[in-house]
Amino acid sequence: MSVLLTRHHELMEIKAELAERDWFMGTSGNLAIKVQNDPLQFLVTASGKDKRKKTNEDFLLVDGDGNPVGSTNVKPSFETLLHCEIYKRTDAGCSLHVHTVANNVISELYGDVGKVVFQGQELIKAFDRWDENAELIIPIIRNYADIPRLAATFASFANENKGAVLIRNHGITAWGKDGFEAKKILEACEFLFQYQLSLLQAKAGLYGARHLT
Ligand SMILES: CSCCC(=O)C(=O)COP(=O)(O)O
Ligand SMILES: [Zn+2]
Repeated sequence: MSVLLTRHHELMEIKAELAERDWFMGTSGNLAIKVQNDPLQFLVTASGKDKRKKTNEDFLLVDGDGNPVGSTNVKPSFETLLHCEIYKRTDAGCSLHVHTVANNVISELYGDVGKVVFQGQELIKAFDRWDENAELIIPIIRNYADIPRLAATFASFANENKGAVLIRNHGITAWGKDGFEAKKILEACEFLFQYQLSLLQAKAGLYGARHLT
């Protein structure tokens, strides 16, 4: 099988798994996987589609500037430039962007400080943070409507081969060396966000209960 077909199949499977988690609400989300370096080419989801559905035109091949390679009936994701930044600046092979309620609420809660920090959580090992006192810092950037501006802001945080950036009240983009790793990073982030929200809720409940008695 050609590299293109192999990567296409890989991305199709990741898309199906994320769809099963219901992480593509309201046509949100976009996924990309690198096919080759030099010149850079990667597959990216077509814009504006319901990513829960499987069609013959779910992905298209784009170049390092995010322009389609060859003729196609579909448009690349509106946010393709963010994926371009990842592949230009790192050795990542796959990048995934989803909007979830948990990632949006976390981005709003911690947006003013520009980051959310996790420590003492087993799942930060997904980012290769093995030390007992290690911290995981996930940057939170402003959701510029102008995509080149959003991509330029995002670019300054795309400097490791695996990572994640929250876009405030928008979603998360996570990446890794291949599809397996990018999905692992994304899932670990979503776990940590849900944990943090549950913890804050539990603490608020305890505080409220103490004031009732
Ligand atoms: C309706 S979601 C707004 C656009 C967005 O943030 C997104 O993730 C999906 O855009 P795409 O062009 O990739 O379909
Ligand atoms: Zn988005």
